[in-house]
Amino acid sequence: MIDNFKRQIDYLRISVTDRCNFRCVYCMPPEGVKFTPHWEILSLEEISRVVDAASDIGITKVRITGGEPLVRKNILDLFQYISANPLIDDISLTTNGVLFADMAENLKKSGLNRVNFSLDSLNPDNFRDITRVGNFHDVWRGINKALELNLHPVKFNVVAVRGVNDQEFGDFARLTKELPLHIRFIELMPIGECNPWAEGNFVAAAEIMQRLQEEFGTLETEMKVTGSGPAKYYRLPGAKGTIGVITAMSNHFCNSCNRLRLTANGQLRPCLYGNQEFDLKTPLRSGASREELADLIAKAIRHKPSQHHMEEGWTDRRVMSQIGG
Ligand SMILES: Nc1nc2c(ncn2[C@@H]2O[C@H](COP(=O)(O)OP(=O)(O)OP(=O)(O)O)[C@@H](O)[C@H]2O)c(=O)[nH]1
Ligand SMILES: C[S@@+](CC[C@H](N)C(=O)[O-])C[C@H]1O[C@@H](n2cnc3c(N)ncnc32)[C@H](O)[C@@H]1O
Ligand code: SF4
Ligand code: SF4
Repeated sequence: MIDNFKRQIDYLRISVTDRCNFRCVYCMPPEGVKFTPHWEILSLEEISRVVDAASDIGITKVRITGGEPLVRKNILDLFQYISANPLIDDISLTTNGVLFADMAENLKKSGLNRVNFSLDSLNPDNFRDITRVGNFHDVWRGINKALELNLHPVKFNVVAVRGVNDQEFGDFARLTKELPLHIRFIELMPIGECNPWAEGNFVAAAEIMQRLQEEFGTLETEMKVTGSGPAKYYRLPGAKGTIGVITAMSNHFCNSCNRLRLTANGQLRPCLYGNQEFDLKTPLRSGASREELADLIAKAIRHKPSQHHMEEGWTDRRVMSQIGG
């Protein structure tokens, strides 16, 4: 469906849980956040009904995210259900990767097409510090499994944080020479836990690119990485993989925004950074038909704002894992 600003909305990001087995410093406080009670979280069957209705009005790409999506019980059932819908042609996953290796084959069999791993450091000690609990080697095993199973393109999300991982930009870039990995550096957004310190630790994509060019020379612009997101891609000469930047702050990509979000508690969010949400849980639980759900989704699309105003500050107290990153 086309929205009021002539953008084609064909991408639904679904947060299947607000729970997570990591506590990344920019995303969650050490003690975690208060999780939504079980009964307020959409069941997998309810999520499936939303996907069916959304597919009727032009959603063709679905990303499963969270919280950490792989901690959700019976998550394979959701992949199986969505992949049986012939209108959906791309099912992807955003994960911290720690549980991925052991689930990878079943995820692929259940319909997963490709996977984005969040990995902010290649140094196991630094990785532990950033995630507070994560074991780098478990994630690396998951990444190798994704490559082995051809879950291409395999992408990394690296949130750039000054003094935390900016000394590793070159190491990430070097990885792309030998491995078909697509490393995306993400500008830190002043959301949730990182809100108070985001400004001082922010690294703009332009600085990242400049530092990479100083180290590696001019990077070639790359056009062809499969995906629905806003990353811009480059390649080191002869490299198997690519390097991307997601300029969420310095050069927002709202004019080509193509997405809607479904939060774990059944709210449809036209914009990551907006305050507006459309309740789908109540209609889902009071017998709304597929057509009625599709009408509600179309209404949310009509309310998509033209762009975000993140630079004016974040008033929502929730963190990324609660909204659905
Ligand atoms: N401003 C903004 N940033 C977003 C939005 N969606 C994702 N991001 C940022 O982009 C990062 C990468 O998102 P992913 O979940 O890997 O998905 P993607 O890049 O959309 O996916 P593909 O390009 O299809 O692989 C997230 O961690 C966010 O920081 C959005 O709607 N608005
Ligand atoms: C919220 S997580 C959910 C999925 C999964 N747990 C993971 O980490 O991939 C999705 C993405 O949001 C990113 N993220 C979280 N907080 C962020 C922030 N304040 N600024 C930029 N990206 C952020 C994470 O790095 C991750 O790539
Ligand atoms: S970024 Fe992902 S893995 Fe890290 S705490 Fe947030 S939800 Fe968990
Ligand atoms: S901030 Fe809102 S309008 Fe901009 S790209 Fe993200 S979801 Fe789309």
